[in-house]
Amino acid sequence: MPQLLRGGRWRAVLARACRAVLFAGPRGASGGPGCARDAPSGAGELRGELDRFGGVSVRLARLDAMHRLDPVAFQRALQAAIQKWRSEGRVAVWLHIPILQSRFIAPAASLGFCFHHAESDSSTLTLWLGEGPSRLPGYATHQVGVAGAVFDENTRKILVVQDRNKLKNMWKFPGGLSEPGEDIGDTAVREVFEETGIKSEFRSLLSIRQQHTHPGAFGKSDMYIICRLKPYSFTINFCQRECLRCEWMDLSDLVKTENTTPITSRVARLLLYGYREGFDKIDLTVEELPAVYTGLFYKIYHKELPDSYKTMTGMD
Ligand SMILES: NC(=O)C1=CN([C@@H]2O[C@H](COP(=O)(O)OP(=O)(O)OC[C@H]3O[C@@H](n4cnc5c(N)ncnc54)[C@H](O)[C@@H]3O)[C@@H](O)[C@H]2O)C=CC1
Ligand SMILES: [Mg+2]
Repeated sequence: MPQLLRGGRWRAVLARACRAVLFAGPRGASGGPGCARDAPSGAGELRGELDRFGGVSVRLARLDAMHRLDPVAFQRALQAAIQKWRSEGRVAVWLHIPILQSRFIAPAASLGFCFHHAESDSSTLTLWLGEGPSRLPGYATHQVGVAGAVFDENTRKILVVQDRNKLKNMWKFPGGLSEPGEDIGDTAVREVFEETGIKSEFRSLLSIRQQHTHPGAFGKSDMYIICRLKPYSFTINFCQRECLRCEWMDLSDLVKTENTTPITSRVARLLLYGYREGFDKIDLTVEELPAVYTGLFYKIYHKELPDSYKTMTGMD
């Protein structure tokens, strides 16, 4: 096991916001507040940060000289660390491995670690140390697709496309997958523009479909959200790569046609109802509210709530 950090240097490293380090230090060394306070027992030891649930997080990207460590030495250090964490009553270990250090995945797996998730440049593995079955939360369960039902109230026309690369050519609303950190309405507006060339603005959320083991969701579930959008450009310039056809169709024709998907047909009927009886009957509108975490905000979607109810203090 390489001697990576010595004497005062390792104390300085620990002081640096309790970063995880692979180190060999004097017996009795401990991390600062928030660190796993473990006394080293061997030549080298893996250190991690303690989380508020009593788990330990080890980030290999923050450790010095990992490129010099071979998988056998890593496995030995990890095994010793697990023993220590168990004796200290830690409930879980989170191991973050950069993609270029993937040679450490197999040794970790041989000690019981499983994949929790992977991003483009790293993977995260976990090991449950607590009593009984693991209580660690899983990772993403759904992908989110968003479509725009772009309805022009003046002409009663609705924007529809037929996908290329589909076995059946059926009319549907333009849409696609949401990007990380993107608001639902922004996805709808972006996808409509990319696929059809039509500019529009978000009005409301109309429906949510949840489908499990969706064929296009890599074994995950699919959440498909349809928004009502208002167009402010009308000349179609559709994406030839994704769409076969694109047109403004009479809403009543879309309601009647058999050449469409059940969800498109249902939402066309919902739109017709809203157009005739008032969109407030079908719209879930959006509002931004402050999160309990300082400085953060979120979007909430629900039926319109009268202002008097937004400000009322009791049941008066
Ligand atoms: N019932 C309906 O009316 C339909 C609903 N949806 C929903 O729409 C959402 C997804 O929308 P999309 O238009 O499919 O996404 P999207 O608009 O983000 O486009 C997906 C793009 O990725 C490409 N692609 C997909 N898989 C690929 C692969 N394995 N290799 C190479 N290229 C690949 C496609 O050719 C397409 O260009 C989902 O939520 C889905 O449930 C999709 C189709 C019909
Ligand atoms: Mg699409």
